[in-house]
Amino acid sequence: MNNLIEGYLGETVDRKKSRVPAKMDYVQSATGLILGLFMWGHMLFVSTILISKDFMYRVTKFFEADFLFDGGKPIIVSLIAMVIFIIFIVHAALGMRKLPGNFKQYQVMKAHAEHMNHEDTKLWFIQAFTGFAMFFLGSVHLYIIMTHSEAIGPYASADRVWSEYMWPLYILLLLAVEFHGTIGLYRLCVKWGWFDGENPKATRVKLKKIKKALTWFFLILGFTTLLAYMKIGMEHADKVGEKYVPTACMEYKISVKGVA
Ligand code: HEM
Ligand code: HEM
Repeated sequence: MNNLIEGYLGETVDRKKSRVPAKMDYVQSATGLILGLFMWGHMLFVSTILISKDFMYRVTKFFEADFLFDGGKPIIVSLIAMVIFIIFIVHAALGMRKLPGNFKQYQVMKAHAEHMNHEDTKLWFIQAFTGFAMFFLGSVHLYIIMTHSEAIGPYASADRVWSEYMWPLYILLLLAVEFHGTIGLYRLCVKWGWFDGENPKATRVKLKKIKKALTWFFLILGFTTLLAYMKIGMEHADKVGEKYVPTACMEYKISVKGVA
């Protein structure tokens, strides 16, 4: 009965309002934090290709737990991707509440932002736009990785990027996720007052500088990494599907079996 009354009047008979919106905000922040931190690790893992193909291969096998199972089990990566996908969907579903639902709402928000002329309000617009873009871009990537986790490696990833035309999607996804993630983490610090200290205003200025530095760092790292995969993919275009053989195994094959 209370639900019915609150549904129509916006408050219960004892004039209390639901706590669900506050809980939703909390879950949105928590899922945003997990995704934001996950992405830092993700970008570092993917960029190991810049060190060498062998190193990227070793890291991939590590995530497949080859220290426990001979040759590794890609299903482990599928499961991790599935968990991340679920967190992504929960976060996106909660994020939808904040997006303007019709032109009137958009107009009001835009007028408000222009009138305030406050940088953080403008940042919010970037977050809403990049979040919307990721509905499509992020879902495509996560689904492919989840269902093709055996095809991660120096050649398999490069073939996907170049010969399977993922590079245009990665350019857009990289821009969206880097802006969205760093702005999101900055907003989290401000919203929950994590590093406020004695002087929250001065902290905010510092946080903004850190945000800017992190955005540049991950964008440069991300685009350099993408170029590396594109180059390997181009050179490997006539051998799509061939699996990478790490140098140590190749040397063993040549010396013992006399084959390359
Ligand atoms: C379809 C995908 C996504 C949508 C629609 C979306 C939407 C949103 C929206 C609208 C906000 C603002 C919430 C607010 O102002 O209170 C937000 C916050 C945030 N997002 Fe996303 N997001 C998505 C994916 C991601 C991804 C992949 C990451 C990881 C980098 C991420 C990290 C964050 C963080 C850290 C916050 C701050 C949380 C907060 O303010 O409570 N989001 N997201
Ligand atoms: C467990 C989940 C994930 C796994 C295992 C994973 C794995 C990978 C791998 C192996 C690549 C290299 C290219 C390829 O093989 O196609 C890649 C690239 C990329 N991923 Fe993910 N990914 C995951 C989640 C995400 C999420 C949630 C996002 C953002 C919403 C994301 C954004 C990107 C971007 C932008 C690139 C291009 C990277 C660059 O150019 O530096 N990934 N990912």
